Amino acid sequence: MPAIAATGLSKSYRFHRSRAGLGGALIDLVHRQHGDRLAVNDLDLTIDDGEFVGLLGRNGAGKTTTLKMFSGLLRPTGGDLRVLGYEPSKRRFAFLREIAIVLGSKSMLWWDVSTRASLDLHKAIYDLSPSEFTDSVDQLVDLLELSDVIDVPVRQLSLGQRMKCELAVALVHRPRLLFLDEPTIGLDVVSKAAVRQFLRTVNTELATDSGTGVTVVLTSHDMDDVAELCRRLILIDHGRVQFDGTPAELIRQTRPHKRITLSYAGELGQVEMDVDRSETTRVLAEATARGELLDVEVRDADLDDVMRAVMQA
Ligand SMILES: Nc1ncnc2c1ncn2[C@@H]1O[C@H](COP(=O)(O)OP(=O)(O)OP(=O)(O)O)[C@@H](O)[C@H]1O
Repeated sequence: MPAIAATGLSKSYRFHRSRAGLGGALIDLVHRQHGDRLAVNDLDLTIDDGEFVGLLGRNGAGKTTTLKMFSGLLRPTGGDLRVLGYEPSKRRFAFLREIAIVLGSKSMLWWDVSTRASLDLHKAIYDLSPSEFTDSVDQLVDLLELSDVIDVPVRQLSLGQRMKCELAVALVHRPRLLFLDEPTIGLDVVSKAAVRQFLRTVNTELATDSGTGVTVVLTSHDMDDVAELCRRLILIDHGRVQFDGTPAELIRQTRPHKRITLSYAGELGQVEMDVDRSETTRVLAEATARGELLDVEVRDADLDDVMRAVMQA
């Protein structure tokens, strides 16, 4: 059984359409107009146990809505969705016990108390036995290096420390499936690296009942997160799957180019161009004849280049 199976999944939001001007606002008070916005449109996809999948797309593409339906926070308006065999929107305890969601822009922690207090609350919510709880907390404190911060009130933590605590609280009940929305937003490079390292461990090593590590679905606009973590990418556009494959396949399919950067002495300065692979040698030969070359860099397009091209298309 796949971890996630969606067929024809759709979600439309009903929104209030305002009339223009003061007169319009007054009419709105007695007679409201509504519109429907289709955020996810007939989405088909399957995610297997143990995968680390990146859900990508431009702002408003429907990623967060998809993630919220997967985790049961939103009810689909159409299609069929099974997550770990459950219908998420029913929000059964057995389902909630198996999943976790971390939203980079929203905190699950209580600001005025320590992370330990939030962990204790989760112990009660998920009805964890004392030994299960202690084992899990010890493992997370160790992996996330939390021993110095776990007893500090959350409001006194740095953003990076707080995100690690968010992850510890989200994972204390040992879920099989983790949904992450922009988990490294606002973090410095060192904190980002620590969070990514931890997420890799969660995916490959953390014990679950199915024995495959935690299945992770990530949305991020940070292409370094995506490149370092995701073995599979699903590109969403206007609520539909536009691409489904490995990062290397996406790069090949979207931009089969080399990026050449030439630094010339004098007026020519720096010149950047995208060149078809088969043309690289010819272009470099021509470039040397154009002026005095100080430096040449030839590189494959990376995920950042690819996503820029996809979003500008
Ligand atoms: N509560 C809501 N009511 C009405 N429309 C909404 C609501 N939430 C999202 N939308 C609309 O649904 C569409 C998809 O939004 P969603 O947040 O899923 O996109 P996203 O891909 O996560 O974008 P981002 O990268 O900016 O977070 C957008 O057009 C958005 O305006």
